Amino acid sequence: MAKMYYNGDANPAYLKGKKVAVIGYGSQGHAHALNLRDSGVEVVIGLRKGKSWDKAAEDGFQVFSVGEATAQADVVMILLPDELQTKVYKEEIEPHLTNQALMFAHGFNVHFNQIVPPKESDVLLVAPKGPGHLVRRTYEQDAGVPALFAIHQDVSGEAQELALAYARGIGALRAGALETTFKEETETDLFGEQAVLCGGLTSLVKAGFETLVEAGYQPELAYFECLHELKLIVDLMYEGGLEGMRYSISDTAQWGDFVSGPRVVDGRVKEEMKAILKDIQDGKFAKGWILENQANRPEFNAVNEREKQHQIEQVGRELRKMMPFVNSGKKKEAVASANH
Ligand SMILES: NC(=O)C1=CN([C@@H]2O[C@H](COP(=O)(O)OP(=O)(O)OC[C@H]3O[C@@H](n4cnc5c(N)ncnc54)[C@H](OP(=O)(O)O)[C@@H]3O)[C@@H](O)[C@H]2O)C=CC1
Ligand SMILES: CC[C@](O)(C(C)=O)C(=O)O
Ligand SMILES: [Mg+2]
Ligand SMILES: [Mg+2]
Repeated sequence: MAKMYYNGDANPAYLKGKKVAVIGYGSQGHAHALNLRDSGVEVVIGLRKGKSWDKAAEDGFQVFSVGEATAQADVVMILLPDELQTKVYKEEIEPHLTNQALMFAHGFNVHFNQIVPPKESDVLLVAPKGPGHLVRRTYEQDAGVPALFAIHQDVSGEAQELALAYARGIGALRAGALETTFKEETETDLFGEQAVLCGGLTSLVKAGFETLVEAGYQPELAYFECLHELKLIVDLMYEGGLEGMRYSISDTAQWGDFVSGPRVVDGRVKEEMKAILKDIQDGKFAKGWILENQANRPEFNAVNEREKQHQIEQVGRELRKMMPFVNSGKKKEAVASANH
């Protein structure tokens, strides 16, 4: 079993007297900044003027330009969108680096050589294995989201101590962290979000919904069956793994799981997953994403618009209006997201 790190393995005093500049105040940025502050760490925010700037100021942070925040910090955590990091780093962070530690929550730009950090800096990542809004919400519930940490450069000899103190500060060590490399974090994170967590899941849900609706069943029923109930099933898996979920479902459902699951996710699907992983490993996916951004995202924007019009979204929007409790735990996040 991999070595897991928990609260007792970190020295929170390591960040005492140090200033952390969190660059970006979006999904991860706001969660890291608020959690670190609640853990007693001094945090400033680096941003451009705009909605995030106003939000961070409303939350009581001192907000500076990216350059000013970088220049005054001991630790710089880059929580900008991956596709914008290279430009902002080159123009606004790099000129202000002396020997600050440079941190990331995803290894994409370092691993794919879009950012080449100076030799004088410690370079590390602490990557929560969950969405930023849940990093904040679980912290407030005295829980946490697990994380990976990796050391790319250890100039000070203290990079691991920093990684663990930081991971503890954002609440990740309540759940556990394990050490990895930038390469392993980048490739597995991209694979997970594409094949399982986001791409695989949304395609599975839409295919199930469309199959029922095309067969003449009511769209509202199909929404409850294929999307709404998914959370309830996944919650059971989160709590007790596959076995824990199967304990709560009927034996009829479990038998259907055994005989039909492998028909849905068959050998062809796994072959495709391997092809997706290869595109990630050899840089093909990264190159495509970088080029898509350089062309101002024509395909991203077109698909995004099309997806919002899907019948499952239209039906869901109406049904959720009658279920205010569905949103009750995340009112603050919803407001924050609406502001982005
Ligand atoms: N989303 C997640 O839960 C996870 C993300 N990560 C990683 O964390 C990093 C951040 O991602 P995420 O939190 O999703 O990003 P978001 O898109 O949610 O937030 C980006 C933030 O950067 C700010 N920003 C954008 N452009 C600039 C700029 N030119 N100058 C200054 N600030 C700018 C935005 O402010 P504005 O309001 O002005 O646009 C916003 O505050 C990425 O590396 C990602 O891979 C890792 C794990 C999970
Ligand atoms: C699953 C998507 C993710 O990797 C994440 C929330 O962990 C991301 O990049 O947002
Ligand atoms: Mg991830
Ligand atoms: Mg990711």
